[in-house]
Amino acid sequence: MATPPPPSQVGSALLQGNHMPGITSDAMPLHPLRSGYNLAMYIVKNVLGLDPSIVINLSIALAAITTFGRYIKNYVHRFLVQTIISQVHIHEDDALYQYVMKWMTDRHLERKVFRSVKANTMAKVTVEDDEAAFAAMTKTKLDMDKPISYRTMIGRSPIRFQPHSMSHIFIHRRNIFIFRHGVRSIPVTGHPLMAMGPRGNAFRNSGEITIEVLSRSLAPIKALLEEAQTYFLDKAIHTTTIFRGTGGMWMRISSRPSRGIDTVILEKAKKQALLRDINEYLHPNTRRWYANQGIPYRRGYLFSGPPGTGKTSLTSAIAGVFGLDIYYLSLLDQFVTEELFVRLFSTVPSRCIVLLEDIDSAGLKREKPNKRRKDYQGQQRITLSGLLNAIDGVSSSEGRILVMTTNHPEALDPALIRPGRIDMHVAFALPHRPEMEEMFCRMYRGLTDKAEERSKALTGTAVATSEDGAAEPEAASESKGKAEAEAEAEKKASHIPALCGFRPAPPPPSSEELQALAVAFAQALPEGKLSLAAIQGYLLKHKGDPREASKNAGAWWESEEADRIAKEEEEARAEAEEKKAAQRSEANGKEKKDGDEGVNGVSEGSGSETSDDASAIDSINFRNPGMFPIPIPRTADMAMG
Ligand SMILES: Nc1ncnc2c1ncn2[C@@H]1O[C@H](COP(=O)(O)OP(=O)(O)OP(=O)(O)O)[C@@H](O)[C@H]1O
Repeated sequence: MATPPPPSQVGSALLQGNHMPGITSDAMPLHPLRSGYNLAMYIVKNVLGLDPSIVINLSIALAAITTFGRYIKNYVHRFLVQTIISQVHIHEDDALYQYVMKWMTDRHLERKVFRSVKANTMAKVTVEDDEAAFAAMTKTKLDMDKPISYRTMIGRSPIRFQPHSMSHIFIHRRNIFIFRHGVRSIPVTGHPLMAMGPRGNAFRNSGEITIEVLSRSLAPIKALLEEAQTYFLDKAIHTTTIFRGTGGMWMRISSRPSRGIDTVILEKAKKQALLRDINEYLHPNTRRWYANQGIPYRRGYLFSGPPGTGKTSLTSAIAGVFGLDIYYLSLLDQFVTEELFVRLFSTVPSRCIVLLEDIDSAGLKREKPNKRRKDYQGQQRITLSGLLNAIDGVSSSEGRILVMTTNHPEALDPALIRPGRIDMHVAFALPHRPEMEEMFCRMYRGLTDKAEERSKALTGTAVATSEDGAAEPEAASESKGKAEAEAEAEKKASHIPALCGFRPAPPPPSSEELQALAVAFAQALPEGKLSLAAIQGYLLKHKGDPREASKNAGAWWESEEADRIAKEEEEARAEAEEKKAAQRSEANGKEKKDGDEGVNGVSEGSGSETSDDASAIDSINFRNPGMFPIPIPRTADMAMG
């Protein structure tokens, strides 16, 4: 058996350009590598003046030590995890991930503890970001006659840091924690938008947090997680997070400031009844009562009405009032199959709002497969029975609030809105004068309130000055100066809305004048014809000037009406032409058919479908829309029970 040559001989043989002893040139085809190796050896020998064989031996030893060290480290870590380390893993899909990331970012990243971080420019800029950028900008000289360039402004997209693939040791409440963050690829099914892997399987990247504590108990980690949760929720108390269900999972779309319930214009009684009903439903006692009765703990609401009357706004406001997140689903989503829909409904957290908008748009009807409406064939992936199964099937989660919105409640299948699925119906209508006045006042109240506060401050200063007499002339002139400076700042600020129109804003009206303007505004508009969205759009054009808004309302309505009539005439003309063309082609077809084979049979009835629809409408009886709450027991009654 041949003995291998000693390593020193190997190195020197290679240095001389020879092959390794015992290895033929056929077995060493990697010439570029060999020349690189030769160059390295040349540098080691001639530039660094070291013996290459020693360097090779040392490198091998170092690699062995490193591998051994890593093995020992993993072994010790495994041992510690089994004995004195407690560990928790948190995946990005869980809300806890956001809480911990926020807590870690704010507590540790701000103190510059991390060095490997992920930087991103968030597309969605919060109100606070925008205000901070504006405040920074107003420190520099601002030319009020020119538009603001957001390109040159600091407030474009703020750069944020987040922990990335890294680990960090820290002490918290006398415990030693190790925080690790990594990213892993998770295979997903049924989502064509996800990146495709080499074998055609879809996957997405998902962050994962591991928290370890040097303790045999999980209690320190639990305390830390609770702290992170409280920290996050305290910060997000006035925000609503919106998730969208797609491809079988919920994706966080955005967090935005919660909408105040006062900003939604709706009959006071309806609003109160709805809030009371939801409050009672969310009460912990109610859950117990449902459980005792064996009733699934779910509640559904139907918001119906013409477009732009406030259905979505009311949903956002409810989410704000009760601190709930919104989980949004679309029946027309191309990527949501029936199976995924069921999965989405079964994975919503308890205590949230599931929003199904424009429920009529999918044309879900209880029809035989061969009678399914042609317009939705091919694009609709969910059937009525699939939806009903998702809403209240055995796997559907409990505790959620389902809100369905529709412009056409009469087009809905009775099964979809039967009590148990829909427990309260809130009908929105096009606004009457009081609602228009309310919208007008709401739009401009801010201007008036600020002006009145300022003038009160100025008068207050004057009164204080006269009461104090000449005793404190310096203090009086100081506070007067302050009030005047504030007034000047207010004046500057009031330029901001007008800046869009490049003209100074007029002085705001008093409360009495604002009320009179609101009445005149509402008088100039017809009742039940315009949506609040349209009115809001008009008022936004006169954001800083209520007098103009009130004065021009009549002219605006006339032009809107003229546009509407012209559009209707155009549509009627197009429809008539379409009808004529259809009749012509039908007549041609009939002539051809008669000629070919003679008159033959009757076409299969769409009539039965129409009559089915009509009977369905009658049974729902939406002719007198209002609210039909299905009573749930009062909390007090339940407590007594
Ligand atoms: N009742 C209302 N109170 C306050 N604002 C309203 C109201 N109705 C509409 N708006 C305003 O009009 C805009 C559109 O309202 P929203 O989206 O809530 O209407 P919608 O009824 O859900 O419309 P759609 O049926 O088209 O979805 C919003 O910006 C909102 O501020």
